[in-house]
Amino acid sequence: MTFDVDIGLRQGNFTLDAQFAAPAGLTVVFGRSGSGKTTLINAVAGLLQPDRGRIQVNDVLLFDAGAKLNLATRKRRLGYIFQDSRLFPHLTVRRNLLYGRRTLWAAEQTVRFDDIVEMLALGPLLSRHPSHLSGGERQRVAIGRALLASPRLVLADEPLTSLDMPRKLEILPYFERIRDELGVPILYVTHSAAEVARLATTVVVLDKGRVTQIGAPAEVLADPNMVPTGVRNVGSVLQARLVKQHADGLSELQAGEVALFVPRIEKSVGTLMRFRIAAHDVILSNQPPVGLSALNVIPGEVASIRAGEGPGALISLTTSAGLVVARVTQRSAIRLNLAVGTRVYAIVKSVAIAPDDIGGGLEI
Ligand SMILES: Nc1ncnc2c1ncn2[C@@H]1O[C@H](COP(=O)(O)OP(=O)(O)OP(=O)(O)O)[C@@H](O)[C@H]1O
Repeated sequence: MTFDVDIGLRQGNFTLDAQFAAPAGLTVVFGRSGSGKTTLINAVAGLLQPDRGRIQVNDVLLFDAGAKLNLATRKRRLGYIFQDSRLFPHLTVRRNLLYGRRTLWAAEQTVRFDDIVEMLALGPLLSRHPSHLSGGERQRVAIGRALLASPRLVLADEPLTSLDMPRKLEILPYFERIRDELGVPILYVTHSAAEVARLATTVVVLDKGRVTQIGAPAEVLADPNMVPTGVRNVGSVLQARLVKQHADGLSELQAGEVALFVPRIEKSVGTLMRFRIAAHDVILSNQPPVGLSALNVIPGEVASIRAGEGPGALISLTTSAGLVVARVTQRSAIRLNLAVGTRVYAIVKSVAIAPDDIGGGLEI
């Protein structure tokens, strides 16, 4: 396993007692505010010392209470990306980027300056000062600085939270590239289901200082018992290939045997995509719909029905596109005569699939 974490840490009235193992890739720590995400990431960074346990990343032991081992933060070779970019205001972008490298021996520099500048499109910014950058550009520089430290591990603590939606959309693809191209393990803290769906290889759900679930994003986000941020964030994560760009501004995706139409995605035909459909954006019909404006109809079979505490119910469907989850009222479920095995049609408006829900690459 890439991550092997089993630690206990008391902080005032709060106790973190977290245990998880995760494979290579981008591991998201997903939890509500106050669940202990920052405490966990700070313990991995060596900024907080656990009372018990051990932390291992790949073959490097960072902390082992039993062996009295606690590697100093600067020796952990971390790239830390914070919510705010924390650039040095008096240094140019170039010097901010080079800052992370200053303590490295040449042999330790596994990442090339020019490659990172190219990957994050930083070339035109190099001679500017942070005060002359947009929030998104500043965060891109902060990501570059973290990567240029040739880290063994990247830690990202809600790196998109302080950005508005256009800026988030600008940064998300860079995290996908880092995940897919650099091969550095990433521990990424968020409370956003959209970021989980787009970025996670593995999701670790944290609730009140404890790990309640570990799984793939499709599995975690489809289950109301696993999603810590509430039923509104329950949904499905599907995989599809971009097959056609249409002249009217829609992109056509092929998911299993289903053709789906979404607002234009600026990627080349053939690209493998991952996208999320929120359960409350799905309508169910027990007949093939006619005379509807919605473009996306996914035929399937009811796999499970879970009634909520209120009037709602979550209906999971197996479809050729994957597991699709719909949130409907219990009244509708009764009116449609839904039971396990019933054939139904899931209907999704194209515009319900928001741009931040659509990501590139990665098997789910
Ligand atoms: N220095 C401290 N002393 C006492 N309690 C603390 C300290 N720092 C954090 N806490 C408490 O520990 C708990 C977990 O905090 P933490 O910042 O890890 O949560 P989080 O999941 O990152 O939240 P958020 O998403 O709001 O940043 C909270 O209840 C917080 O009040």
